[in-house]
Amino acid sequence: SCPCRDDDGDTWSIPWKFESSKLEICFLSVSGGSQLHVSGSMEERHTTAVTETRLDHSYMGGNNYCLKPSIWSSPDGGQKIEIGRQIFCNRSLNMRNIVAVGFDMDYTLAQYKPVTFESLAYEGTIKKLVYDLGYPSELLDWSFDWKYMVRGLVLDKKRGNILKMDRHKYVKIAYHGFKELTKEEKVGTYGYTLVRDSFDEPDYALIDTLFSLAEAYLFAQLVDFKDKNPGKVATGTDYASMYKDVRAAVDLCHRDGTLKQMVAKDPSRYINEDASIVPMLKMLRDSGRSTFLVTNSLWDYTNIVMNYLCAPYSQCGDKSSKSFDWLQYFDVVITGSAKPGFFHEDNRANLFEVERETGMLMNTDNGTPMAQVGDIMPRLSLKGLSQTCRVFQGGNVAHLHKLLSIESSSQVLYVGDHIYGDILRSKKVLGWRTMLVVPELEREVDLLWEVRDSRKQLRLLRTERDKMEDQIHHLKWSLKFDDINPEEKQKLSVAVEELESKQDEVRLAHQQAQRKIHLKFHKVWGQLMKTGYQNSRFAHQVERFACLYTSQVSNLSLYSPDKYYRPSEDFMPHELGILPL
Ligand SMILES: Nc1nc2c(ncn2[C@@H]2O[C@H](COP(=O)(O)O)[C@@H](O)[C@H]2O)c(=O)[nH]1
Ligand SMILES: [Mg+2]
Repeated sequence: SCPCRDDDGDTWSIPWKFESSKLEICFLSVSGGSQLHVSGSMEERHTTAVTETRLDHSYMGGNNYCLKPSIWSSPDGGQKIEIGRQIFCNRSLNMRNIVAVGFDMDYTLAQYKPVTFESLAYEGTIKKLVYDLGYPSELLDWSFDWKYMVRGLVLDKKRGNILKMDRHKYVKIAYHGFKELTKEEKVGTYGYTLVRDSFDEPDYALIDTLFSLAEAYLFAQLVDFKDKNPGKVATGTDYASMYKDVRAAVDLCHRDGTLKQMVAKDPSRYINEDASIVPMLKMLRDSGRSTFLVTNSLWDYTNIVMNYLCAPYSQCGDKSSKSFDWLQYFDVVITGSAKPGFFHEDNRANLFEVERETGMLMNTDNGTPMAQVGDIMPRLSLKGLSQTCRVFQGGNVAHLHKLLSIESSSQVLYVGDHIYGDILRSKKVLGWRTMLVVPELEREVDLLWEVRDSRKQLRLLRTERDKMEDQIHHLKWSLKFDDINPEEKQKLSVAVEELESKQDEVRLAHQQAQRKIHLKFHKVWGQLMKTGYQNSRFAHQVERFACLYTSQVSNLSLYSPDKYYRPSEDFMPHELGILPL
């Protein structure tokens, strides 16, 4: 079945499942798992990477391997934090109550560069569509605009539409492929229904991770292609089946090495460096917190990515590609976790211990090493492992709680990028505290700052427009029902006409100002967190499920590990006119 989840997270199945018998996967099978083979030393892979970093940290120190970013605990730390790197709070969270801080890896600790990584996914998907699924070869000439799609959009699989909704699930922007729906088409399709559509799986797909941007773009391209070239698409292929093919092809790219082999060969091409990750982990650990990693990636890939992120900042010197030094920053690492299923305590998934060198999986008795039949001692003895981080695959949250000796789930803070896979279930079902990483936020707040005067202007125009509307209604009412003489009637009619023409001017000015602001953020979809005056559906989910949210995981390094995060005051509409903001 398809990923199935509703807005409240009540119906679910494991993400990335897909229905297709057409695509098969071919693994290099070693020790029961797929292994990545990488050539080149870590040293080679790191020498050029620093220049490509997108971070604006002020580095202290000399060479690439000894970068010391300014974090909260450094002598010059604890300074004012620029808005794009602040941590925002929806629900108060006192870090003193947190005993373990967990991290997701992909798009959380490892920020992929969309221009290279998403293009890789896009190109790999196209090849599978053409060579494996029989799509026309002209798709190979298509190109990808990685800035076009944004998170929070919803794909209407049957109709071939891409939608942006507000927090009440009203469709505010709708495109068919790349063609904008007129207001009438939009209202006709999504406005008048007897039963409100839930806009969830299976008829809709949510673009809720940065991994999905390429598939959303490709879907729009295919919709356009089918409309313009009906003869070139196999008979019986409708929009929904094209979506299914794209999903299956993307899914395979993640599983068959199309993406991971390339990233493994040259991580610096695909992943941003972040010199603050190691100091942040160290600071959390020095403060007495346990740290853990729970990722859906498997061990071989996790080790490559984490080595890339941590090795240059660990110790100056040895940088072997098989180094496991980064494990010193974690108490437990769980790979292949199959989130969000991992968060269901009733999920009976086995917990395997991973032998680091070979990637071999070993049975455990709920985390306790087990001797194989014929052996006296377990292959990995508890004694030898007690000092270091243990690596597992699978299992569920109950195993993790046991391994970390967690007494209450509210003592855990988990940082992730996927509102469904990482945040919603862990928060809603378990009661873990959550922090969502939203890299788009950095640009969004910068632009908000830029347009702050225009927004004030917009609000004034809106108030003026509404006032005029009320006046017109009142005058019209008087004209219709009040007992007035013809002379007064004439006067009122003139006043109405004047007001209506002024109202048109204000309405136009308001529309233009709104459009200008919208375009500043994104030429098609506008501001990520808003649709007009309302919060977007994405913003609504962030507000409901993420206790904290921020642009980068390492922003945690800019705050005290004992910080008491407090939310800003809530305002209801009735308070806004009374309380000065
Ligand atoms: N099989 C699929 N795997 C996918 C897809 N999209 C992403 N992914 C993989 O999931 C993990 C995410 O790891 P995490 O650290 O964020 O938990 C990573 O390995 C991705 O490659 C998909 O559509 N299908
Ligand atoms: Mg992730």
